[in-house]
Amino acid sequence: MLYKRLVFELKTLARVLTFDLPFLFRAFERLTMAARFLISRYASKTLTQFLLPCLQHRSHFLTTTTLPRYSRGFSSEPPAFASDSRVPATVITGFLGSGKTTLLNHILTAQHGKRIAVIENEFGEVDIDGSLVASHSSASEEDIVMVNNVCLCCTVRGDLVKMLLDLVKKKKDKFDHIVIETTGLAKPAPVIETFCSDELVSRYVKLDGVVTLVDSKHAMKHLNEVKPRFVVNEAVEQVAYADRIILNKTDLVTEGDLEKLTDKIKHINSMAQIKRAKFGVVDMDFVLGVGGYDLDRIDTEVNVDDSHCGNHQHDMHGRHHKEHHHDHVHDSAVSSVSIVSEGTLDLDEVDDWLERLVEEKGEDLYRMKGVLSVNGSDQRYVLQGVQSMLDGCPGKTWEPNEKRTNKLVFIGRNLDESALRKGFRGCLV
Ligand SMILES: Nc1nc2c(ncn2[C@@H]2O[C@H](COP(=O)(O)OP(=O)(O)OP(=O)(O)O)[C@@H](O)[C@H]2O)c(=O)[nH]1
Repeated sequence: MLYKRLVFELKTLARVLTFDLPFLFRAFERLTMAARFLISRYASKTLTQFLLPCLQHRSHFLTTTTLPRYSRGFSSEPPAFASDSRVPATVITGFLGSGKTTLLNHILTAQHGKRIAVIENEFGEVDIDGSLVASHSSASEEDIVMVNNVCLCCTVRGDLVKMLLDLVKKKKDKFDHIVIETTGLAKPAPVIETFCSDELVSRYVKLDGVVTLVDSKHAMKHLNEVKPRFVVNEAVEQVAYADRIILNKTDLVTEGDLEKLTDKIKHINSMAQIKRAKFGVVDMDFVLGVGGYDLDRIDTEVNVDDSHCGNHQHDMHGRHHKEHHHDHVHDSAVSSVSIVSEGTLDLDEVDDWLERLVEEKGEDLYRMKGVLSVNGSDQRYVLQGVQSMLDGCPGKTWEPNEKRTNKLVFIGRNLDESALRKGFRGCLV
């Protein structure tokens, strides 16, 4: 009887752990999202609020080349093109054993003239990665700041905020760049949000980019792994949020393996630049000074790559001669949708569309970048977003004979490609 009771209790516990806990966690995340949304909508400047003054003075707007700046959900309006004196921070992510510490060592020993502060996110008592970094580094110990035993991936990011603020307040003149190494199982979203939505952090530190290490030998297995309901696949999330992806450990696989893996990764994230490497050896400008969240880089960053579309059908009906349509047949829930189309957009309609999109899909919309051709303006309009946060401003002027091509890339979960295309078309003049 006692044995049976024990088995029953254990089974119940297992069920709670495998189902109820993730569900409760997810429910809590949703509540947090809802609260954040309400705050961003009613307490900070929304997209509409930013655009309204301009729309109310529509005639003025149409006759000048001045477009409005907007920022939705970002705690303070990030500098657009003016000089930005905030300390850049690079987040290194990647699955367990993919080569994050190896890359970190490479960064610390390479000649780039930057003094790096390191935030380590190691669990456990022993500072293994910390000592590895220190023993290999040519940088003086003064330049390396180790912070350990902190869970960066947990939804309460108070510790990361505290660490970043301590660093900039107490040691600001000792370094020029911060590198944060997350654990292999960390979800990148909360770390990214810390930089965008925390008022104090975003005042002093700017996210330079998310660099994701991919273990060429084992990544395919992790990316294809089907998780229980409500449980995210960290490997997929790490690829989805990346600005730069390093296909590491290429010495352990064949060219064919690498091509298949590249195809898989580009399906998830068509926006990130990818480089192959052995032992994390890449050029420093591939990982530092990326400007992944700088609006003035959006134009060069949004290079929609068609090369991975090998055997995908391109649906060319309707505006086929102008709009490039990717009809992917992959089944992964996280993917990219790219829209490349000539034509002029009504900013008013874009405002409505994006506002609706963010409200409905904010949580599933991981990253978004865009360069738009807007009615009545000589300038590009550049946009970028993370989940429900959006940031946009006028960009470079179009050349007189330049094709005004709109480019938008969305990365997210369960994206409805045809709805996105329809929404975009609805904004065309
Ligand atoms: N063959 C091969 N081994 C590599 C390469 N890069 C890293 N390694 C090895 O892979 C192992 C894991 O590398 P780490 O840099 O510690 O990986 P990590 O992502 O920091 O690991 P965790 O912190 O445990 O998640 C180490 O033994 C490295 O020497 C590579 O390109 N090729």
